[in-house]
Amino acid sequence: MGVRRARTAGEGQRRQPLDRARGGVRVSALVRAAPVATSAKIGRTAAACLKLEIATYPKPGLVSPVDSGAHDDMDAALMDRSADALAPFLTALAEAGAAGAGMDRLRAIGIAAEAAMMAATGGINTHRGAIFGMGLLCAAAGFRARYAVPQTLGAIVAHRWGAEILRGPVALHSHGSTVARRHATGGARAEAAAGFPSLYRIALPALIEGRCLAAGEEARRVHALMALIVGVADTNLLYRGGAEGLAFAQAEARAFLAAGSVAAANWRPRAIAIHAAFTARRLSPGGCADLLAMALFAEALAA
Ligand SMILES: CC(C)(COP(=O)(O)OP(=O)(O)OC[C@H]1O[C@@H](n2cnc3c(N)ncnc32)[C@H](O[C@H]2O[C@H](COP(=O)(O)OP(=O)(O)OP(=O)(O)O)[C@@H](O)[C@H]2O)[C@@H]1O)[C@@H](O)C(=O)NCCC(=O)NCCS
Ligand SMILES: Nc1ncnc2[nH]cnc12
Repeated sequence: MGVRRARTAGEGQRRQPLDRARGGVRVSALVRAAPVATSAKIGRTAAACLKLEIATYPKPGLVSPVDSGAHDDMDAALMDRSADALAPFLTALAEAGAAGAGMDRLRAIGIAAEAAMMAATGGINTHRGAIFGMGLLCAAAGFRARYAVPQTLGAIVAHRWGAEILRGPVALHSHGSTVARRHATGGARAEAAAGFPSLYRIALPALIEGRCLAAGEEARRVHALMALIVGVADTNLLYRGGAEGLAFAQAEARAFLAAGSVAAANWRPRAIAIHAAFTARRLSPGGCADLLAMALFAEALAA
């Protein structure tokens, strides 16, 4: 099967392993209390987190139940259908992770999930990046539930599949690969191979900080999304707006945070104005939206 039977959780706690995805910070405390989740529960939780991201408003340029932002080919109902269609594949990825699958097997399930997404949406790319990132986290969650390894999901992805992710096939003409050539960014692949640093260093801390800044779950999700926009080279922003579009998006999100973020009395109208500014420029940080959903998932599974 290619995996060694893991130490017991107790043994893992004594070892306190270093986690490269967090730059050498000891993180076993984060996962010590991780509940053992079944594959079905992992898949359901992942799909619910995709839907929680969709339901969040205001989000700069992105689709929500209020409007379609910078998108003329999708709305929240379509995205919800996409998330529902993905749930069984996310469960299958968790099962594959628990069975010790290699990257080839995960890739095959991911490609089948992309086909199911296209069938559910009439050919619209709603969640390709999310299938990839959330799919890998589900596989890691399945592996962790089965082998009780005291590591974050991101560290498991990096250690088990990171090298293969970087060696894997690269589509010549995807938006991501076009942008990677033009702007020398690693995009979704580099993020995953490194164990999702944006998720652990930006999104999860921002979700915690957001809870202190404001009462309300939606507000802390908006705070985390703004923090992600500042820190991530989102290939969707680069594809639609070039380096200038990315710089504009990051400056807007940075100004929102500097003005007190969701602790400011007028945070909601400010965030709506930023959403309108992105929409007017056709800018949409789809990669950051995926990372927000993934952070909610990691948080639900105790990182
Ligand atoms: C590895 C793949 C993800 C392919 O990646 P590639 O780099 O070749 O490019 P894209 O096909 O362009 O997809 C990358 C998507 O990843 C998200 N993303 C962007 N930046 C980042 C980042 N820095 N870190 C993490 N993730 C990032 C983003 O996905 C979201 O946005 C999409 C919707 O945006 P939209 O504006 O509508 O874009 P389009 O419809 O494409 O274009 P226009 O509307 O502008 O015309 C949506 O997908 C969101 O999820 C990027 O789009 C992967 O596809 C792959 O290899 N798959 C094979 C299966 C596999 O290996 N699976 C592994 C196990 S599950
Ligand atoms: N809410 C959203 N709007 C547009 N693209 C997305 N990609 C992932 N979530 C998205």
